[in-house]
Amino acid sequence: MQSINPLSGSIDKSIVRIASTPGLGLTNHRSSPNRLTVKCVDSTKAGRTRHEWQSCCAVLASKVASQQQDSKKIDGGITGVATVNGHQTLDLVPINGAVAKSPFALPKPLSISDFSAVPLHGSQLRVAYQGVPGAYSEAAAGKAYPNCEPIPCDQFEVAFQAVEIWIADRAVLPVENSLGGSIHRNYDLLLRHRLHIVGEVQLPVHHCLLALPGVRMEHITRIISHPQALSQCENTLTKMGLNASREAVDDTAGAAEYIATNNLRNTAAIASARAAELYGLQTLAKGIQDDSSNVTRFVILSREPIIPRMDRPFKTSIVFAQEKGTNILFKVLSSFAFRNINLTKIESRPHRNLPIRVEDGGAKQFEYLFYVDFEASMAEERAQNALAEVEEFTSFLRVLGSYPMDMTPWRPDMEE
Ligand SMILES: O=C(O)C(=O)C[C@]1(C(=O)O)C=C[C@@H](O)C=C1
Repeated sequence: MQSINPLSGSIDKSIVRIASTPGLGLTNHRSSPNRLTVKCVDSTKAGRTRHEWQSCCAVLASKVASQQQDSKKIDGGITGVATVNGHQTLDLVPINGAVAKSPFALPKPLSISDFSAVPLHGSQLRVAYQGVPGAYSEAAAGKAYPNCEPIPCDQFEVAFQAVEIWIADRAVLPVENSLGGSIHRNYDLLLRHRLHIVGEVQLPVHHCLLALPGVRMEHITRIISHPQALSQCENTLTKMGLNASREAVDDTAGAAEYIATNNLRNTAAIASARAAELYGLQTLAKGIQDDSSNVTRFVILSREPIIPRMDRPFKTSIVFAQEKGTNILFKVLSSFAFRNINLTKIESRPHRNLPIRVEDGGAKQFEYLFYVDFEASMAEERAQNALAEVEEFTSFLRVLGSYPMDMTPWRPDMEE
């Protein structure tokens, strides 16, 4: 029987498709040209191999360095070191035509077109999250690492890559919400990237309806937010009787910023109280999530796994594809049940390498990847034995991470 390395957890039998690496790049903030952000660009323009990617980074880094010189001249010698929440951010200079529209001195999200330079940073842990300042993900990063330097990214994929290329040390990304369910994109990305889950954060999420100062509820014809936030408030919004269309945007705080920047008097955003403060919006309604105990679970990702321990409650996350056969899923799950290991989550996603299997009679079966979280540490013999057994029924198995459970006592009034 093949042994399982509790650190790498790697007992892959099949090759999982790795998505082509899209391009990344560093850019400046719209309103604050000295600040770094990372965002996504057309992947076809980016190098696809590691080598191409590193060359691309080096070229952009030298551009950034020369632009930093120019920026210092413009600033009259001021170094242009920016801060978010009092923390130093990655500071870069404007790239041509930077729009100085937004009045908010906050970093614009990282984007693939922006990744270029080894960031200037001190000893603070740099934590990538998706969204802009004021997003719940930023709060989750702060809960995980209270003194960290949060790094906003415009897409989940960018946050993964920020860690992979050392622009960030960790990424904190949402995987599920108690009302809205799973964030499938991140499940898919966990498999495409080789980062390890080293922790989890459960964040109570209290949504507010925000609008420009002076705007009244009856002026609102459009509500914008992250799709998860829209879904978490669906019933409450219906009960409020607002005659407003709903539109999905990249993140909650980004919705607030958009309203403020564009002076939209007919639009409201679902976002956090902190987003209201940051973007100068008023709160039309508070606590509009459909359930007061609304919680989003985030995973913390790192380049290296942590050493699993047994002196505190641990959770382990795995992903597998089942071998052809009958009752395979039942057998896999029984491996945990027989050892009294509690499962906390099971999620299935299309097996994109092999989406359909045609049976002998011609019937087409959909193929899935199963993600399972269970309450045990990979340091425990029962977990190792369970996985050794699971391996017998699976064509592919990967341990995504074994990490301490978030045991923070929960209070409904605990806002992000
Ligand atoms: O838009 C944000 O503020 C986020 O941090 C994203 C996100 C999510 O993806 O689920 C995080 C927490 C809430 O559940 C709503 C949105």
